[in-house]
Amino acid sequence: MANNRTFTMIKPDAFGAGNSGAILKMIEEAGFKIVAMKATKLSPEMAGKFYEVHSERPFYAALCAYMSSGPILPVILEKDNAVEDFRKLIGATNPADAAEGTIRKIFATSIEANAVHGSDSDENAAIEGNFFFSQFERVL
Ligand SMILES: Nc1ncnc2c1ncn2[C@@H]1O[C@H](COP(=O)(O)OP(=O)(O)OP(=O)(O)O)[C@@H](O)[C@H]1O
Repeated sequence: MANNRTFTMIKPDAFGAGNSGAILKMIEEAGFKIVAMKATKLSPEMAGKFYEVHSERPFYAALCAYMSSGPILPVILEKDNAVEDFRKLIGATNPADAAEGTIRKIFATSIEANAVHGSDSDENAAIEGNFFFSQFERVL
C-alpha cells in the first residue's frame, strides 16, 4: 500500500452503537480521504489471524471473541503522513488514557471495545489492508 495510506476498521462496539457515520465524519474532517470501505463480519478464526501478533497475550481469546461478535467496517484511508496522523486522531488504546477530542475518548467503551483500529506502521497498514481488500489491486 502507498505510504500515504493507512488502514482502519470500526469495531463491533462502535458499529453496533450506530456510531460509524459520526466516526467517519471525524475522519474526513481531519483531512483523510476514504479510498475503500466495506461492512463485513469476521469469524473467530479470521479475527485470530488478523490479531495473530497478539496470540501470546492474555487478552487474545477475549479479543478474538469480541472482534467476531458483530459487524465491522474495514476502511482504507489516504492523507499525507497517514499512519502517524491517524494514530493521533484515534488516541491511546485505553480510552481512559486517550486525549480529549480523540475518537477513542469520544466513542470507546473499554480498552478492548475501543471503537476503532489504526495500523501502527506502513508495513502493517499494507498487510492489514490486504487482509480485507486483496481483490482490489488499485487500493493497495
Ligand atoms: N489489556 C488489554 N485488555 C483487553 N484488550 C486489549 C488489551 N490491550 C489491547 N487490547 C485490544 O487489542 C487491540 C490490539 O492491541 P494493541 O496493543 O495493538 O493496541 P492498538 O495498537 O492501540 O490497537 P489497534 O491495533 O486495534 O489499533 C486493542 O485495540 C484492544 O482492542
